[in-house]
Amino acid sequence: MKMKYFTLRGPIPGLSPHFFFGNTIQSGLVSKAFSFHEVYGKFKTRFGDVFQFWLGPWRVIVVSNIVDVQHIYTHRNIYEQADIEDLISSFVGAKFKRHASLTIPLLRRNKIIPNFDLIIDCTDKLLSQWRAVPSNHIHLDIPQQCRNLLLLIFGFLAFDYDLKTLDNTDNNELAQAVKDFMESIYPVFFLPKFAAFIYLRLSRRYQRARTIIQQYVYRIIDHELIDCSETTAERKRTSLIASLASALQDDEKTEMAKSEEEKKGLNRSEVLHEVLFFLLAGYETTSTALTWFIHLASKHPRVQQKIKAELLENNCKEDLSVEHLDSLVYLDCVIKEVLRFCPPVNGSARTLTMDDCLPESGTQLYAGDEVLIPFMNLARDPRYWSIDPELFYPERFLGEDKNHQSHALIPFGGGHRQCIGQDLARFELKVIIARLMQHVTFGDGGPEVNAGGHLQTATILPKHIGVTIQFEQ
Ligand code: HEM
Repeated sequence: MKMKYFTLRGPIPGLSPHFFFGNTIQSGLVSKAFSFHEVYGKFKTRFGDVFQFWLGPWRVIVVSNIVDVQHIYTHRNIYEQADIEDLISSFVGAKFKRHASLTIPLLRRNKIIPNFDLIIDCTDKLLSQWRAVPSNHIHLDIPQQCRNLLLLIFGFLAFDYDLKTLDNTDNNELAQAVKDFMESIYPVFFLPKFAAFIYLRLSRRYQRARTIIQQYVYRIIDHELIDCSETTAERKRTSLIASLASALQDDEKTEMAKSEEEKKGLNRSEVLHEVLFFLLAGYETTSTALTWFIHLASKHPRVQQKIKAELLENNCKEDLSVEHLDSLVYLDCVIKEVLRFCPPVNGSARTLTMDDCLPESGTQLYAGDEVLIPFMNLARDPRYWSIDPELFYPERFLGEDKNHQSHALIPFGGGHRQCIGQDLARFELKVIIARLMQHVTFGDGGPEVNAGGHLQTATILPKHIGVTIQFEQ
């Protein structure tokens, strides 16, 4: 017997959902046969630009045409951030404004650039690991290696702490806790909120990981608070925690009692939430983008040769500096193309605060409805691209697709809740890829091991990736 709650609602087309699992089994998401990108693509072909999709008992209305997407992102009073993140920390309304006013400045370009040498040093560590391996070896663990690199960088940026993820040691308590936290949180994305809440309360792995991270964060905060002002000022330039700790209120109890509008800084648990949220939002997404780059580069030697030629033309055969980076225009196009060809995140969700009608499709929506914007559907839609969007072709951004519709390429989401870490992500990717391309060439490990495809985890990774790594003579 089907419950009314789990049936298609209204005139919006879609596939009749199963009890509790919605469309997740029918579409091959549960078996991991397909990723969200692939599933939303197939549903679009079958049902058109607007369809309903049941993520378990959670119903979303997926919208894939530019005009409606633009409407959603620009009407922030109607389309508020969906509350899926609530379980970690709640960031809507006045609370979002307070947090944003403290965190957005931390991720501005002037804060990011001082991390240039740090990113180079971490990348060099990975290169020296690769150097020790024979050049005909096929690396099948690129996703893990990219995670190790990005986690090492995150440890320094967020905690000013060496997580030693590239040291071949398994005994770093914080690094293990961070990995456990990321892996144990994954089911939350598929569960209804109440079930996710219970799951997180019962998951010993999650609770243990969170407790360890909390202990480290609080210890670092204490350290920050007794540190002498000169070193703190210096560290605030680059360390996220040092900057967040400076927003701590002296009298936390009085501060907590204030109304949201009156509050100014953060309390301890909010600093922890910010760090966890940065971790969740910032580390795996960037490492997935790097993994896609390596896979796509191995399939397109021409693209690697052009990046190397650009490095040479700009006198960066061996040296690399922040000043050099700005002249690497082709590399920017490659990064854009990687994020277009396979966005690490499947889409962004919004909840309606009042009834509304979408202008292009004429779809009637109601307060409380959730809409989802599927990035891949837009990025691969031939209506919005001059050069075949199924081609991996970075040059498109220098020519025919230079002035593409802005909402056709939104790997970082859009509107007032778009990714606040995008400058950092682009900077990390550019520095890492430039450094890698100075030293190595990725080779295709063969059709079986390097077959691509999609693996749905918290992000969307290449399912089969196997590359050789050849060092420059
Ligand atoms: C390639 C790397 C990254 C990708 C693809 C990515 C993608 C996204 C997307 C799609 C969203 C949701 C936007 C929306 O709802 O419209 C988001 C939000 C967010 N991202 Fe990123 N992100 C990346 C890197 C980072 C980094 C490095 C950080 C910071 C350390 C970060 C921090 C955040 C935060 C805090 C939010 C929530 C913003 C809000 O709720 O207002 N992200 N990101």
